[in-house]
Amino acid sequence: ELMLLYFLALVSSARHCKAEHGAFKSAGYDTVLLNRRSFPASFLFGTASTAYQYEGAANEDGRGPSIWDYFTHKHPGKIADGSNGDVAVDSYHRYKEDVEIMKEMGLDAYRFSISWSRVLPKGKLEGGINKEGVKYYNNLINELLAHGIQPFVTLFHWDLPQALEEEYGGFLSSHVVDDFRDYVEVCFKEFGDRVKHWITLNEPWSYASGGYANGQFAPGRCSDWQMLNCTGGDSATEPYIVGHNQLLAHAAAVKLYRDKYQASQKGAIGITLVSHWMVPYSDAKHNQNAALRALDWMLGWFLNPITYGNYPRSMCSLIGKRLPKFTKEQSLMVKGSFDFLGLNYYTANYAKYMPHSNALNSSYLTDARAYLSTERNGIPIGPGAASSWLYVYPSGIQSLLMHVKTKYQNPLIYITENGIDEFNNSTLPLEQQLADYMRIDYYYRHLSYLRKAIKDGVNVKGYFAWSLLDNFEWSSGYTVRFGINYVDYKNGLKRYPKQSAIWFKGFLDK
Ligand SMILES: N=C(Cc1ccccc1)N[C@@H]1O[C@H](CO[C@@H]2OC[C@@H](O)[C@H](O)[C@H]2O)[C@@H](O)[C@H](O)[C@H]1O
Repeated sequence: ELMLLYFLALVSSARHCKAEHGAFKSAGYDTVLLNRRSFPASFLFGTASTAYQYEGAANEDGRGPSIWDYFTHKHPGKIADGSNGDVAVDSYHRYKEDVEIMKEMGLDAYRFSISWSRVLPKGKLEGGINKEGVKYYNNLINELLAHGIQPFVTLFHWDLPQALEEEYGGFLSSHVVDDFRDYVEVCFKEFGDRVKHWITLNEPWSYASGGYANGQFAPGRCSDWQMLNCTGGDSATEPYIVGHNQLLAHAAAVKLYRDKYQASQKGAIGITLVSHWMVPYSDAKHNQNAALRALDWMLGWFLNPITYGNYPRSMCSLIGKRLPKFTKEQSLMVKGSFDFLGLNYYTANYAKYMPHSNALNSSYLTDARAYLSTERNGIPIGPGAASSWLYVYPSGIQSLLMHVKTKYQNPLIYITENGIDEFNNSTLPLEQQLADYMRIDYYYRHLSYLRKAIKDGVNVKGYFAWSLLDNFEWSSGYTVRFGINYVDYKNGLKRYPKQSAIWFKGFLDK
């Protein structure tokens, strides 16, 4: 009945949009000019999601608490609307309906994450495997495959089991490497016969900087002097320790997959990194260098080690002893530890040289001596979205991809997230809330620049839009909406296609 509702909404909107088609055409979003045939035949189009942001059922069927359960309940003030993912958009119970929506849109793949604490409620293998948790992910994977949709599975998307945070400080300790390895081995064993694309970590930059430099994300740590209402921490050292242990955990997972599972299961394994494109504030050399350092601090921090076995030279020289070192053996394990690179792109920043006075307390946030901004001489870098950090800068996806191609040996890439948000304005008439033409514009323009990058030889094999549905947006809670499909939080979490879903359906027509 829910599916029928969604389908009727889709058909009526499609009919409506036929009339509106002119609107798409005239506004230059014509899917005659740009559609899936504008890309290589085997190119994959998908949407992305995560366990904590979608599943809900936080205390159901044996799931244990993650640090995001703890963080949202203990520090609701850190979330814009004081909300949490206890229910989220209830995908734990509605995954069949969600897969139908993907099928109806003509999507080829679905990127989702596994909740570590739903599979291992105590975080450690010795704490026991939760059969109900394994069953849910088997059901989801089987539902996707039955509808001809490829699963891309992220093993860690920030929701560390709270038990490990309490036992040894989570990613602040190298103990996490063994527990992460044990956890991913359960996943390879249970799901690896059907999952052929594994992503170890999502955005180690966000986890390290959001969780340990500005305290915006769980576990909410940063230096006291920053007055950001943190629960303890040290922004000068902890982000780098957490970044280092994430790389070691990632490399251990890749080694395990390659040593024990890849030959028989024939899948591929990689990591997802995020970066803004960094535009020099002016042509002055010191601002151009600041932009390159800003790229090192956001992307090179992780992409240098997995490509070359060490951190960027800029980081080694400016951070000094505060930056952990790889042993020779670790360097060899981290170097080359990916079959593909997942890349998340949303926006761009201006970068300006920022002199560093020794009197200033050290922090990850200032070590790069680059001041980042979203405006120059009072003019924004692009149209603003709902999130304060997100400005529309479509050419940045091409620039970032060319940067990765030339500086990091032209790796195989999937764009694993790209998207834009509007404010949750549920007092507006529903039809108005579904009229997300700015999202069609965003996707049309980013896909156009992505196509240019592919023509310039960048080895991109797929693209995942963030996000299939509106969902729990971490520190923004439910105050912003990234979904191509709308979720009615006031009316049974019903799903409705936004105009961008209609447009995407046309774009994806085979
Ligand atoms: N959010 C990020 C990375 C980030 C973090 C802070 C500032 C800028 C960028 N990356 C992806 O963006 C998506 C959208 O980002 C949200 O946008 C609104 C913010 O206030 C919210 O906190 C952020 O997660 C997330 O839902 C995905 O889970 C995540 O992988």
